[in-house]
Formats: sequence, C-alpha cells, structure tokens
Amino acid sequence: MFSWLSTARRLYSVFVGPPSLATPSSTSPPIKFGILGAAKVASTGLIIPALSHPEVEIHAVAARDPIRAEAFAKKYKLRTFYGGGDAYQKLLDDPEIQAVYVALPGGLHYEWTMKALAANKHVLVEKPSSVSSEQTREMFEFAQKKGLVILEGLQYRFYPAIIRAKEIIDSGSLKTDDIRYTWEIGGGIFQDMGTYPVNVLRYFTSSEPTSVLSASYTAHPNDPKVDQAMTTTLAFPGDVVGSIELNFEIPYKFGLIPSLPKMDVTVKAENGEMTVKFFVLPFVYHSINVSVKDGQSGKGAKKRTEKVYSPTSVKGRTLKGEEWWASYRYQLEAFVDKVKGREPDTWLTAEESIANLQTIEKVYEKAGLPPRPKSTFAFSPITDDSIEAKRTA
Ligand SMILES: NC(=O)C1=CN([C@@H]2O[C@H](COP(=O)(O)OP(=O)(O)OC[C@H]3O[C@@H](n4cnc5c(N)ncnc54)[C@H](OP(=O)(O)O)[C@@H]3O)[C@@H](O)[C@H]2O)C=CC1
Ligand SMILES: O=C1OC[C@@H](O)[C@H](O)[C@H]1O
Repeated sequence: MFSWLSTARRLYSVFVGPPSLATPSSTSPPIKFGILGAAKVASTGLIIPALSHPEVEIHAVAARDPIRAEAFAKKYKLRTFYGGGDAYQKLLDDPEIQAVYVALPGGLHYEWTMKALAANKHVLVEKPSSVSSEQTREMFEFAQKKGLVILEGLQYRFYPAIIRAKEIIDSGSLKTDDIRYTWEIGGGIFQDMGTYPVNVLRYFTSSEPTSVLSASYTAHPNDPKVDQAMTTTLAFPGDVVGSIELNFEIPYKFGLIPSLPKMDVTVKAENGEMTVKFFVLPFVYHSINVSVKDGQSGKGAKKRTEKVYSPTSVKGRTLKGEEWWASYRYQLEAFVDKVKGREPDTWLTAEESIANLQTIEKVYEKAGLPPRPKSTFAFSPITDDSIEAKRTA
C-alpha cells in the first residue's frame, strides 16, 4: 500500500529513528558491533537499524581523527570511540566487540576485513566487498576457516519488494527466453554503483554472464582511468542479453533543476515487460510495473503495479519485518540470524560477492580500462598466527 503518510512514516523510521526502540533480549545477548570509519553511511546502514534490533548493540566507532571519532560517538550515544592513526586496529583489539561494520572506501575493504576476521570478529562489509574478486574470495575463505560470518552490504537484496520482483520472474509469467534488461542508474562508477546492476542482473536471470558483448565508458575529466559513465551489454545463457547504463553526471533539466537519481531495472520479455523502479533503495519508494500480453492473441497487455512495503508473504514465505523497515534493517536481521546460528530469510553467499566482482572486472577489461589496484595489504597466516598469539598471550 502506498500513501504519503506511510511513506513519510517509513522514511522517518529509516533516516531518523524507528517508532519504538527494541528492548534488549533477556535470552540472547546482544552482538556488540564496532564501526570502522565515522562514515556517512553508518547511521542509515547500521546505527538506526540497530535501534529496533533486540540483539544488536553498537558499541564503538573508530575514526582517524580523534575529534571526529568523539563527535560521532557522542552524536550516536556510543559507549566507546577510538581515534588516531591506530584507531581501526584498536577497535579490532577491543575484546567487547563481536562484529565489525567496515564502512570504509572500497579499496580498504580487503585489508580491514582480513584484519577484523583475524581479530575473530564477524564482518558486515559495505559494498563493493573489495576491488578484486581474488581478494574477496580470500576474505570469504578466511572467514570460513575462522568460522565467522561475513556479509557484503548489498542491502537492496533483503527488501521484500525485490524478493517479490524475483518471484514474478521465477513464476514464468514473463517468458525468460529472448529477454532483455535495461538499467539506467544515476550515481556511482561501475566499480561502486555497478555492484547493484551487475548483481540484479545475475539475481534476476539466476545465471552468470557468458561474455561481455560491449562496454564503453566516459572518462572522468581529471583521470582517464576513471569511468564516470559506463554502458555495457552482457550475454547470458539462453540468448538472454542484459544492458547496463550507469551515469555519474545526470544533466540538470533546462540546465537548472537537478534530476532525481534513476535506479530502475527493466526486464523485457517476448510477451511483455516488468520494471522495478528505484530498486536500489526500494524502501524510499518503488513500484513493480508488470505488463504481460494475452497468451493466445499476443495482444492487449494486462498491466498491473505492485508495491511491497510490508513483509507479507513473498516466494511462499512470510518474511520477518515491519512496514517501516529499510533494506538495511532486513539485512541486519539476516546478519544477526546467521551469527546466532539461525536460518536467515535472505542471504548472499561468498560465490555471489566473488562472481559480482568477476563480472565487474570483465566489463572493465572489455572497456579497455585497467583493473582497479588491488589492496596492497599482504595478509598471511603468519600475521594471523601472530595476532592469535598476541591475543592468547
Ligand atoms: N549499502 C549502501 O546502501 C551504501 C554503501 N556505501 C558504501 O559505504 C562505504 C562508505 O561510504 P560513505 O559513507 O558514503 O563514505 P564516507 O566518505 O562518509 O566514509 C568513508 C570513511 O572511510 C574512512 N577512510 C579511511 N581512509 C580513507 C581515505 N583514504 N579516504 C577517505 N576516507 C577514508 C573515513 O573514516 P574516518 O572516519 O576514519 O576518517 C570515512 O569515515 C563505501 O564502501 C560505499 O560504497 C555508501 C552509501 C550507501
Ligand atoms: O550504495 C549506495 O546506494 C545508495 C546510494 O545513494 C549510494 O550513493 C551508494 O553508495
């Protein structure tokens, strides 16, 4: 159901605070999180979702600048803060903390995820999981070896509307042979915002691209290696073609009025199409517009619009949730379920994060752009052992 009132309520809950605060569970102790980086994303991405989760407590933040760290801790009423050059490691050395939110630039995700895992912390790492599929694989392998949970913060995947849209595709009402995908998304280079369209393409087709048919980019004026816009076409099994269009620089209307970012995914089938509007942040608003032609005559498309703000039954399951939950809140629910040994409603596997980056790497290669420099952090079992030794000494 869509109404301005429920939209206002939901957005207030997402960006300001939930309608009521959770009472800590008396049977299951809270998972204490530490946040690496006094990042902008941290409030919507974790701090506000945690306010309504009875099994989560945000314990500390670490920032390079001690003044920023203290101000951040004060603003969000966190017990502890770490500031200075060694702040991130100090947070990882805090024995109170069980899980770490890595809210740093993508190029630092590998290093700080590996260090967090070495310090025996579960990790919620922001998207993109790293800037190299090889290093992401290492991250997940190391987490598995340590028996720790790691999750890439691809929040949109946890939202009921997105699961519903996939259900529509899986139901077969849109024929998936000769299907075509079109993405037009504002904001973000391919390595960053590309994570979403690459993922949704792989998710909706339930397959991996077989080749990159074309890829072209517009370089940033200051750096020819950096793409500010990317257009690419990917081939999928069964003659399925997916097109992604990413543009950092959406022109102002009449040169004056900024446009709202467009984050739509369109699935084109022989007998109709479906567009999911604003799929990246579906809790802000979304609509699933389905148009399917009559099976016999092929004429007279039946149109319908679905909106799935409530965690009603999708894919035959009733999802846990509330009308005012953001996808970040659903994501947190799943992360906690996993840490607590419960089966989450939705999960993203290691293979998903690795395959996502492999596609991004192939698109860069096709476009003739060099791969992003990998993290130079040299993680070795020796480092791991020495951290373990220090811990048990
Ligand atoms: N899932 C989602 O919906 C969203 C995900 N993101 C992701 O979250 C991450 C953070 O993004 P965002 O919050 O927008 O970014 P910010 O610039 O607000 O935060 C980045 C943080 O990284 C730290 N940092 C460490 N080293 C550097 C460096 N060399 N240069 C700049 N910052 C550094 C800073 O921490 P310090 O406090 O120590 O200075 C800063 O707080 C990114 O990976 C981004 O892709 C962002 C928005 C939404
Ligand atoms: O991950 C993201 O999703 C939402 C966008 O607004 C944000 O810039 C991006 O980093």
